[in-house]
Amino acid sequence: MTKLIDGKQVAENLKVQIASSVKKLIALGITPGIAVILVGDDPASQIYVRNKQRAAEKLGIDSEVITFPATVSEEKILAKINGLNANPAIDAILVQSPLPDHIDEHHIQSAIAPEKDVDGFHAHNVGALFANSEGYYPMANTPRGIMTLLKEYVPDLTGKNALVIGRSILVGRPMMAMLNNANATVTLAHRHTKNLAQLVATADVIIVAVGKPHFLKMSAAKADAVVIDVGINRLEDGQLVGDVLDDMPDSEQLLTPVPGGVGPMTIATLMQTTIELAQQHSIFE
Ligand SMILES: Nc1nc(=O)c2c([nH]1)NC[C@@H]1CN(c3ccc(C(=O)N[C@@H](CCC(=O)O)C(=O)O)cc3)C=[N+]21
Repeated sequence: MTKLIDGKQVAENLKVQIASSVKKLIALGITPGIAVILVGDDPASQIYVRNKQRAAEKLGIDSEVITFPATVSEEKILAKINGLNANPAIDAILVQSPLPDHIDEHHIQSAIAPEKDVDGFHAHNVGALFANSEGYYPMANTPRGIMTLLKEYVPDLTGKNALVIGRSILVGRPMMAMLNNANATVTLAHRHTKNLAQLVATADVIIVAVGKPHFLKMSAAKADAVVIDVGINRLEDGQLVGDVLDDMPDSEQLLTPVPGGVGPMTIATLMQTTIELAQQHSIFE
């Protein structure tokens, strides 16, 4: 087998640290709180939101899920966000993606107060990340969780060739910035990229966030490549697979499994960001 990166275990370790930080906050009279807005009834989104809620509950973080039907108006969601922005019990606000087509996602995400923007989507926080600014600001949890995971397996990314495939606002773009801030040489590939096979063959670290089963074969990567599979694809038979096909059973390469790789790290990192926001709010109270 290609060696598997144990995202579940690293996430568990991170949650132990988070639980102790939550205890300290609660001793100070501060209970961290996250609000999740879920629009429509997409089954995958419901699973993720339930996972988030369960993780929060286990750690002693207050969580509130607000659900709207798919037909909800933008005004209704904005009014809810304004209420949460003003609510001192709420430290973190997350609007689950994707949103129905009639809703302007950017408009919604921008309405979240930057200091409660647990996804790091607000232009203020995106700008700070891309500028590698000093001080605290929230950043997207999936790429941040990947950085935590990479730290365990590739402690120093300086000068490494990092290839990010997929340029979404949720993963690819912030991933590019974080790898760049860690001194990797970053290439961001997407649907118009022409020499992908060549880029794959020379990359030390590959982050695949495309959303297509078997998009990348491990045999196309270097013998010592570290591959992070962000894909979550449900096949017709119900099987959950990533974007990567492991066709190199005896290689020394490293790969994150799906499930049990990036997913658990995303959830743990979301909790980490939530308590950091609560800490920030307690400092400035
Ligand atoms: N505003 C926003 N922020 C997000 O962070 C966000 C989002 N929208 N929309 C969708 C994506 C996806 N996402 C996942 C969270 C947990 C698992 C997870 O728990 N995965 C498990 C398996 C879950 C299963 O069985 O389906 C695993 O990989 O082991 C996966 C994916 C957060 N996202």
